[in-house]
Amino acid sequence: MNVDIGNALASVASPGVSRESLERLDEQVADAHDRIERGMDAHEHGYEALNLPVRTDPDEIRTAVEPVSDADALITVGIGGSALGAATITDALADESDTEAVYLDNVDPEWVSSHLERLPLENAAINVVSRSGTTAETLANFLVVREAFEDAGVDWTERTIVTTGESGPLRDLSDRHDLPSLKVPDGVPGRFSALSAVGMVAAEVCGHDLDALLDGAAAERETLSGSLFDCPAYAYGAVSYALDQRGAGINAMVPYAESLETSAEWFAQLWAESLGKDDLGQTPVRALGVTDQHSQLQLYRAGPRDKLVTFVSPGETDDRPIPDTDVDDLAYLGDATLGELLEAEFEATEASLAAAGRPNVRLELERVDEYELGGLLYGLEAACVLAGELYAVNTFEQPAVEWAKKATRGLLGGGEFEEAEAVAEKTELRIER
Ligand SMILES: O=P(O)(O)OC[C@H]1O[C@H](O)[C@H](O)[C@@H](O)[C@@H]1O
Repeated sequence: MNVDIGNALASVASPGVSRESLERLDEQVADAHDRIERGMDAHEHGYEALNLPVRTDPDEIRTAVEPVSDADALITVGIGGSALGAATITDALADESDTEAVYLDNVDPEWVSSHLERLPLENAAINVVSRSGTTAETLANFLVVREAFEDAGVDWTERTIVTTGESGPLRDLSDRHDLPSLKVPDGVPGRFSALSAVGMVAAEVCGHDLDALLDGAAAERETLSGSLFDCPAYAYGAVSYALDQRGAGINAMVPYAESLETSAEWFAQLWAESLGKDDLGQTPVRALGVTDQHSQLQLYRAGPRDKLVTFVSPGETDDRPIPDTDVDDLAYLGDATLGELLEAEFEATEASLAAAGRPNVRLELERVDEYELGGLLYGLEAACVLAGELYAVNTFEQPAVEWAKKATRGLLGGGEFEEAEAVAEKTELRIER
């Protein structure tokens, strides 16, 4: 990916970052890069994620997927990092695939049932993904999906792939039924695992090019260097951090392509769960261009000066002409295409924010294909690791998510947890209709 940080400079925006500040910050980037490189070389927890482009074995994934490579539908059962990376890839490339990829990453009963009732289970595959193998939502959904396959008279053991850790309930299940299984890579937190089996089994079932995904990521990995001025990923991570330090505590991720909408969801977990610690961290907002020009742009342009807007330009796309019209006021559209309209709106919105002194950054893809997606995923991961070094937080853990898990387990009779008792002690002030 290429990055244009021009509209984040203090000469354009407030908050903004002066060139002098960037030069000073670059010294911290150099130190951070040394730390990152040491972590990568030593295969340290978390930093190991940045080695995936040269560690993930696509042949291993292809072999595991072989028994279900003919699936008309793929049901991925996972949540958070065990679903969003895969969904980013298959949603971005859905037009290139004959396989419908569905992600059950919520336990909304009506939603789960509606998918299971409409999908062709006899020609579907199940992709169960969980690093821990103990995530309640994933295990609950797997049990429901398995039952649906059994009720449909489909042998789920012939249609299931498991990606999990060395041990745990899913590993036991895989061993017990001799299921095709892959290992979640050691030292790679879920939100950083898109470029491993965690994110790539679904891509393979859907017929996408794993080698190109990894090649694009590897090319991005080659850009990691000791200066933000030589590394797009570090430039993005450093400018995001610097703007947050100057009051832009919110980062709206706005891809200008429907195919990239899910990438904003993936980014939200990556950024929030990695940087949201010790009362620090920049709040990611999921948005979509051009659509959210008509819903959020008013706030971005005239609300509090507390936001960075990150535009993602998809590059080359297929296009479609806008037919001529006899409506005078709209005649100008008839000479254009939808792609030209989208591009004009993107550039106009970017300029609109700059004109109002609102910081924004542009991430640019050549096009939305496997190579460019690999580069985007890797680039944002590297940006996040760098930002974590600059914030001096523990980028790779997420202890704050455990409280609610314990409360949930206690509420369901899964053990004695004081967190569950706290639920019953909720302070109420009810205003009822
Ligand atoms: O892969 P799993 O162990 O099932 O975890 C799935 C997700 O849930 C955890 O609670 C964390 O919030 C995420 O970082 C993780 O990706």
